[in-house]
Amino acid sequence: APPAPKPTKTQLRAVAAPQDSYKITLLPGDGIGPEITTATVKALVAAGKTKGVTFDFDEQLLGGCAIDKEGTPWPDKTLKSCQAADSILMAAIGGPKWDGNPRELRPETGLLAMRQQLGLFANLRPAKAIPQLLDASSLKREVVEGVDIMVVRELCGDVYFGKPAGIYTDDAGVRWGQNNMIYSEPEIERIARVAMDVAQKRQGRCCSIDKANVLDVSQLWKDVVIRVHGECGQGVELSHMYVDNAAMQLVRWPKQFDTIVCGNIFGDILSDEASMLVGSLGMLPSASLPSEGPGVFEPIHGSAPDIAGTDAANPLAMILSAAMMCQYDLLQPDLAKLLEDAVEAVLDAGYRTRDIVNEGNADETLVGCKEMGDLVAAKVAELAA
Ligand SMILES: NC(=O)c1ccc[n+]([C@@H]2O[C@H](COP(=O)([O-])OP(=O)(O)OC[C@H]3O[C@@H](n4cnc5c(N)ncnc54)[C@H](O)[C@@H]3O)[C@@H](O)[C@H]2O)c1
Ligand SMILES: CC(C)[C@H](C(=O)O)[C@@H](O)C(=O)O
Ligand SMILES: [Mg+2]
Repeated sequence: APPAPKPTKTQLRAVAAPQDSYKITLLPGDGIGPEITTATVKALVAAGKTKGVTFDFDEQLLGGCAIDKEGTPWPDKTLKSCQAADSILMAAIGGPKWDGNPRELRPETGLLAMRQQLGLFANLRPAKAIPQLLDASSLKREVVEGVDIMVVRELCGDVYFGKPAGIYTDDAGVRWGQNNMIYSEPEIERIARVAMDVAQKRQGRCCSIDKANVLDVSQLWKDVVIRVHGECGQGVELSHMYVDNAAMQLVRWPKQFDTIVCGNIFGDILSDEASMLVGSLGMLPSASLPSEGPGVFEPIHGSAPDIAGTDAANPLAMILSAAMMCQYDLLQPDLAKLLEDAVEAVLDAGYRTRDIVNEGNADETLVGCKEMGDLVAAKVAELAA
């Protein structure tokens, strides 16, 4: 049986009160990771400066770069730095260079180990339409305008962690692969509590996503969500949807959703889908929160090996992740707002990275990753002046 975590309350702070200085573990990772990290640090430092807040960054290895330098995707030194930090800011890991490695020597294994060892069970992935980017979405303007969804994704369980797992060979020499979708009641309960809390602070609607028509683990999920809703979901209207339908409804009429709560794998897939409501995977931030201790703040996208090293990456998802860090871990909502306002102002001024540009629109200026970071940093200073 999987470990049975205790049900937890949702709020979940790394520091007890706002500080003048913060220890941040920085995990640039692989692919476009280092590029978007440089841009994000620039914007974050500029924001801090406006309020006399400083950051003491401790850059550490995670993922493929850690495999190359330390022989493991999740070095002990990185864990220790994370445990000693006020918060953790991550870019992305992975790439084709390591895809042929055995499982324990793959970058993704490092990321999963980090999530489990730091207890990052609550992954908040907001997908909010940005008025300036309505035409960047592949969907019609009237479908995406006003979309405001929070995906609450469970991050420490499910088919990602179910044991046993592996590729095996039977007596006849036939190979088979196995992963198990497992959720214990306490694991479902603690994420359901977070979802109720999140929904109560939003529009009060929570849709729980499952595949209870087929999967026993999903039936348990649904039963526990209903119980938790009864216990602590005052004011929340709870609904349920099968994941296949949810994938369709997200592009048919996304405005029906407010808060979505789901297991690890469904949340992984649905949040990438939801990014297209906003216009690009390069726009979606996330917060991965434990019941206590520092959280990890990271874009939902990966290391984008196809554009790594070309200065074409969009750093805004990571900059917005830094804003979530300011809000959730550092207790600096003003800094979060400043970063978000600066991103909006830069988009207002027409600056676009390649993933969100509408070619042929004379009001838009194509910029690279570095320039986008510089523009946000400059706008932060300008807005605060
Ligand atoms: N949290 C993470 O670190 C994370 C998340 C997802 C995937 N990955 C890893 O990343 C690697 C590549 O995976 P993938 O290609 O399936 O997914 P990906 O998210 O890296 O890229 C998917 C597509 O989106 C584009 N894209 C992603 N982020 C972008 C950005 N900021 N700006 C502009 N375009 C962007 C990419 O160019 C690519 O075309 C794999 O090794 C995967 O395991 C890591
Ligand atoms: C890289 C991978 C392990 C990861 C996940 O599946 O959780 C990624 O896709 C994400 O969404 O953060
Ligand atoms: Mg993903």
